[in-house]
Amino acid sequence: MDDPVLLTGAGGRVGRAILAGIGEAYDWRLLDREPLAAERLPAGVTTEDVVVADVTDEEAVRRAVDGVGAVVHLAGDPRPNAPWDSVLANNIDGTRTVLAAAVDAGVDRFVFASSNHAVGAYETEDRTPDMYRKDDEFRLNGSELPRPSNLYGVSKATGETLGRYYHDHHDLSVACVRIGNLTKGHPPREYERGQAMWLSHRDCAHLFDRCLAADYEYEIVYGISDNDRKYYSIERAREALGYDPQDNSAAYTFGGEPKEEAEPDSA
Ligand SMILES: NC(=O)C1=CN([C@@H]2O[C@H](COP(=O)(O)OP(=O)(O)OC[C@H]3O[C@@H](n4cnc5c(N)ncnc54)[C@H](O)[C@@H]3O)[C@@H](O)[C@H]2O)C=CC1
Ligand SMILES: O=C1O[C@H](COP(=O)(O)O)[C@@H](O)[C@H](O)[C@H]1O
Repeated sequence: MDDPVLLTGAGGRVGRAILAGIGEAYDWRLLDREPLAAERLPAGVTTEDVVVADVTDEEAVRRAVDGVGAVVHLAGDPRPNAPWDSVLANNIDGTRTVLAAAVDAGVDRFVFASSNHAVGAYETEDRTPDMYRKDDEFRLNGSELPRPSNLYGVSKATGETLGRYYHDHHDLSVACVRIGNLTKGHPPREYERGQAMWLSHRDCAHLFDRCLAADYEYEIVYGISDNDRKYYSIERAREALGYDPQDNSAAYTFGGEPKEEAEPDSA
C-alpha cells in the first residue's frame, strides 16, 4: 500500500494496538474526535497527519479521505450496552458517512471493525458454556446470518451490510473483522467466553496488516487469536487474508498468568 491509510478511532484500544504493531509500515492519516497525544504518534506521523473530527461530520470526513488508498474504520461507540441514539449516530450513520466519502474519493479498500456482538445470540443457553471449551466443536465461520446480542451488535451487523452495499455498487474491497476480545499482555482473566475469543495485541496488528495487504472482494472474518478454546473459525481469515496468529489463550492460566513454558504476548 503506497498511498496513505486513514485510521478512524485511532486513539482507542484497537487503534493503539494497530499502531504499536504496524505504525511504521504505512503512511497513516489518523482521525479521532478526541485529540491524539503527540507522544503516542508512530514515527513518521506528525500532527499534520492527524484529523480531529467526528465521523458523522461529512465535510470533515471528505477532507480526511482525500488522497488515501485505504480506510481502517474503527471509530464508534464500542459499548455492548450502548443506547440506540448513540449507535445510530456514531456506528451506523458514521460508518455510512465514511463509506460514502471513501467511494467518492476513489478509495480501493475499506476495513471495518465489526464485533462478536453481531453474532452473540448464537450463544444460546443450550450451547453455553460448553461452546467456550476446548473440546467443543461448534464453530461460526462468517457465512452465517447475524444474530446480534444487543443494539450495539445490530449496529455492527448494519456496518457489515453497508460494506456489502458499497462493495457491490462501487467496486470497493471490504473486509469486516468481527473482533473478539482485545486485551493487552494476557487473555481476559477468569472469563471463559473472553478467553475463547481473545485477540492479542500482536495478532490484532498482524490481522489488520493482512487486511491492508491481501487481495479480496468482500470478506467477513473473525478476529481472534489461535485459542484452543474457540467457537469462531479463523480458517477464512487464514485463507482469504493470510492471517497467521501467534497467540493462544491456552498459554495462560485461567487467571491470566503465563504458563511456565509459554512465550507470552508482550506486544
Ligand atoms: N476492543 C475490543 O475488544 C473490540 C472492539 N470492537 C470495535 O473496534 C472499534 C474500536 O474499539 P475500541 O478501540 O475498543 O474502542 P475505544 O472506545 O477504545 O476507541 C474508539 C475510538 O473512536 C473514537 N470515536 C468514537 N466515536 C467517534 C466518532 N463519532 N467520531 C470520531 N471518533 C470517534 C473515540 O474517541 C475513541 O478514540 C469499535 O468500532 C468497536 O466496536 C469490536 C469488538 C471488540
Ligand atoms: O465488541 C466488543 O466486544 C468486546 C468483548 O465483549 P464482552 O461482552 O465480552 O465484553 C468488548 O470488550 C468491547 O468493548 C466491545 O467493543
